[in-house]
Amino acid sequence: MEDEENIEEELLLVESQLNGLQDKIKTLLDQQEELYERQAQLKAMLEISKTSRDASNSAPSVALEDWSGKFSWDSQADDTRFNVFGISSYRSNQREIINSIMSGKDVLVIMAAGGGKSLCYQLPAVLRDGITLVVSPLLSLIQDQVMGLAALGIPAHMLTSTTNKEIEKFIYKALEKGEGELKILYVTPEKISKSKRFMSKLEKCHHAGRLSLVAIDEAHCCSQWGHDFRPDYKNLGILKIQFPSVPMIALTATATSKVQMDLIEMLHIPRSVKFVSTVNRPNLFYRVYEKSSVGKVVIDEIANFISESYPNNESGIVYCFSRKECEQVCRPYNTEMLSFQLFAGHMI
Ligand SMILES: Nc1ncnc2c1ncn2[C@@H]1O[C@H](COP(=O)(O)OP(=O)(O)OP(=O)(O)O)[C@@H](O)[C@H]1O
Repeated sequence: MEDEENIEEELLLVESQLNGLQDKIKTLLDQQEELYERQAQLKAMLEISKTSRDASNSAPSVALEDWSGKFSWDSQADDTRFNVFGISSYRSNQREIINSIMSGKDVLVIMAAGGGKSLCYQLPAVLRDGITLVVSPLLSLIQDQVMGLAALGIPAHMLTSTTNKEIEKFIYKALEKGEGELKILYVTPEKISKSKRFMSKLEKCHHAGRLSLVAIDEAHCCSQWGHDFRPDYKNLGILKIQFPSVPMIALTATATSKVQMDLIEMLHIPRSVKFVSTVNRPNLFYRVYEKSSVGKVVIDEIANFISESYPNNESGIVYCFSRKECEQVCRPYNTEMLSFQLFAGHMI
């Protein structure tokens, strides 16, 4: 009896020591994983730093290769452009940009608003095996893009604060295990800088060779010299450090030379091929009128201007400072000749 008690006592002691050891082993394994991760980051940083030194000692980053030549993916790209995107021909620089991305280069694109930047990464995203990650600053822009891609039959999703749990699970499975159909994943920059869980799934996706391209939309947001600096964009440099072999395309409509240099440095893409298209839009122009000091007269003038300039039932937009002003402009002019609809942040 006494023997049994002693054995039980010792058993409890051994079990408690084992539990203690297991905790220590888990802590050590976690430490080991963190160190491996840091080791990989440091090696990549060293590599990038050497490449960047070599690049600044040699040629500028502007394209020397002929990106409009023939490439093995030409016919597949033409087929996808026409049959998936419904676009009959490329606009200026689109083909060259797509070819350089398909060749595995990092690319910087400066192209006017509405110039067709999205196709430059969406088409390679469809052509390349795996998942393309797109970082974009605004939820509304992202929603718009995802809806547009879904309408074309391209499997695209967004992972943002508004994504429901089921879709989030689907996305994580696609990243981690390659399950389900996902070609293009949109995230906000906050996801990259704030979600360790997301970054770890992305790491697994990359490790399995399934991260095909990284696109940074509105890339000028990286630079404090730009007009729209977003602090979370500053952390996007981590993407090139973690995934040095994955091509990156950075796109913007406006970037001065200083902003361009800044974002090349911040995104760690010193050897990027740069494409600059004209930002001049001849169909857009300003005209300044002196306005009356009487509110009603101003509204009359707006209505007259619209009726005279656009007599054929065309559509246009009148911007006001407030919702109240929008109502003041709309109310008297919903006549047979003119029809105003109010838009104030949301449709009324
Ligand atoms: N080669 C093309 N031919 C005809 N239409 C095109 C072509 N490329 C793009 N488009 C269309 O032009 C429109 C604008 O394209 P997109 O939204 O990609 O512009 P963007 O450069 O991203 O503009 P923003 O800077 O405002 O986001 C879209 O409707 C797109 O389908």
